[in-house]
Amino acid sequence: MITMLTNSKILWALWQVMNYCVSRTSVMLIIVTCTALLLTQFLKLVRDIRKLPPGPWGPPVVGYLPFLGVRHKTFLQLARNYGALFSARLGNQLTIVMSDYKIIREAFRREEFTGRPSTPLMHTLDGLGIINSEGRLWKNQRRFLHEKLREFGMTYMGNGKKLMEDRIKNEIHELIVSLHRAQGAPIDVNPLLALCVSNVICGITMSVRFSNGDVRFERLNHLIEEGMRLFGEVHYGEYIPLYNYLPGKALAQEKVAKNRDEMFAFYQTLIDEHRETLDINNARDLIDVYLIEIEKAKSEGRAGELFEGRDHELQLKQILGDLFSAGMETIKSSLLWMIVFMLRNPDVKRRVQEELDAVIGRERLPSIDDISSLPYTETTILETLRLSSIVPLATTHSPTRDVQINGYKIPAGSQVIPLINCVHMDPNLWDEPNKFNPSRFIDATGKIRRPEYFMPFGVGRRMCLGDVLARKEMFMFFSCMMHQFDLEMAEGDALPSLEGIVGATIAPKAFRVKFLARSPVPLVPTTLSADSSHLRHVGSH
Ligand code: HEM
Repeated sequence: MITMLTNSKILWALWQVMNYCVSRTSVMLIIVTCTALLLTQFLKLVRDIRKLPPGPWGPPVVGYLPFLGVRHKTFLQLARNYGALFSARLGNQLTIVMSDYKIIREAFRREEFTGRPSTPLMHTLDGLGIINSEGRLWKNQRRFLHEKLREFGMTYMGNGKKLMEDRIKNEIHELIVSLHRAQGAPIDVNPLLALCVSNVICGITMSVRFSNGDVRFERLNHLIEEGMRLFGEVHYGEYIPLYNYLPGKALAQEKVAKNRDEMFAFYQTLIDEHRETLDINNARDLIDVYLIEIEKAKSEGRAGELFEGRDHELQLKQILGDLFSAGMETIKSSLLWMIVFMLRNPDVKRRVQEELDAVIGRERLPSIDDISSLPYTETTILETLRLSSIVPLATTHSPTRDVQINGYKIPAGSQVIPLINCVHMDPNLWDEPNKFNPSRFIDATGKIRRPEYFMPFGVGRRMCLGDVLARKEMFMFFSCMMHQFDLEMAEGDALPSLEGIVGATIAPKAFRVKFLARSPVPLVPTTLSADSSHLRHVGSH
């Protein structure tokens, strides 16, 4: 009996020891497995990070976001520290910055780089229009707009060319007469340039011509300027989505959405009016072109496929908005920078005027056909585009799949930024890059040279759609202004700053300038043949 009891105790004790060992082993096993898993994940993370371009580190969650400051300037500094291809984590977004022109060219010619990033602000635009769309919608719209805008004169050849030039001449007429009216008093020329430049693009797209002092135009201009600022600013909610749920923090998106509604209401009125008077055999402008396309798709039973099934009128309204803002703000700001550089570089100004007087004379105004005979005037425009780099970060691209560039991984969905201001200020490419020197664009034979590292309109598949119009407009406005007026600072005013107002574009800060007539009577363009009878004057009542 005693032996039996002793045996069962021993067995019990043995059982306990076994249990203890097994549970210890299980716990150990779990700990070892978890550690191994964590280690593997950590090593994978390290390996993934090592595949990315080098770049600065930042605290978890926010990453480099708190140190971003003015983006194009901070990126320029980081490019100097980390090289031509660097990466930075900003909240939940991985940002890749390219500042070598060869890398930018190589990347942006590839189909994969035509995507757009997915951020809350981009979502407010629903991926519509041309600037923010991607995939098939973007591809088809880009092809369509290219073809149609050529017909309306955004080309160097063909019938549309004359139409466009006459449209620009109409606005130059308005500009010259208004500047003469100021009688040399110091003025802020920004609103007048905004009006004239807007009338060119709004004429092509909507047959709209605003008059000087239009309250409606002032409001639209304000909305566009505000939109440029909102899209250029850094918003935490773009990188840390939870931030947008804090009270009062989703302001940027709310403002963008509200402004868009207001602009869309204006476009809707015009679309309705166009529909009432539509002649499907005679498109007057881009609205008509789209309405005809929509009618055609309906009659052929493919309305559901048009614009990849997106709402037809919303797409048209976003296209009008994209072209109005991209076509106005950029050209107006470039013209303002030209004036700033002329005030700061009187020798260049004098040379431009001497060239204009020698080649054109004082009896007529310059026209597009004179471009090749006015190399110094033209290169003054190019030098302004280089030094101002008004779209320093171009538009943000996002690869549609993982891509290898220079041995580094550029992951799908990351934000890819071409740092145009860095390319334009690279001392290895440009002699004394900070100096305003138009002659750098003239070769030994006296011909204009545009090096491949000069890229104010971006490069590749998503390069600027309006570069032809922009070049023509800038040449016409600048050469006519310089032909007709001398520019002087107002007494007591400091020279206009080279520090711009930072938004999606860099615009000069407000300044005043005196336009002193170089001829007693204003010269106006001779061929005012553009048929402006259908242009609708809006907002004057
Ligand atoms: C001085 C004048 C201008 C400059 C410096 C300029 C510059 C640029 C730049 C840098 C881009 C982005 C390219 C990229 O991200 O790869 C762009 C895109 C664009 N620009 Fe311009 N631009 C100017 C005038 C215009 C005008 C007059 C129009 C319209 C008529 C226009 C319409 C567009 C559009 C629609 C896009 C987006 C293209 C796309 O996403 O496929 N731009 N522009």
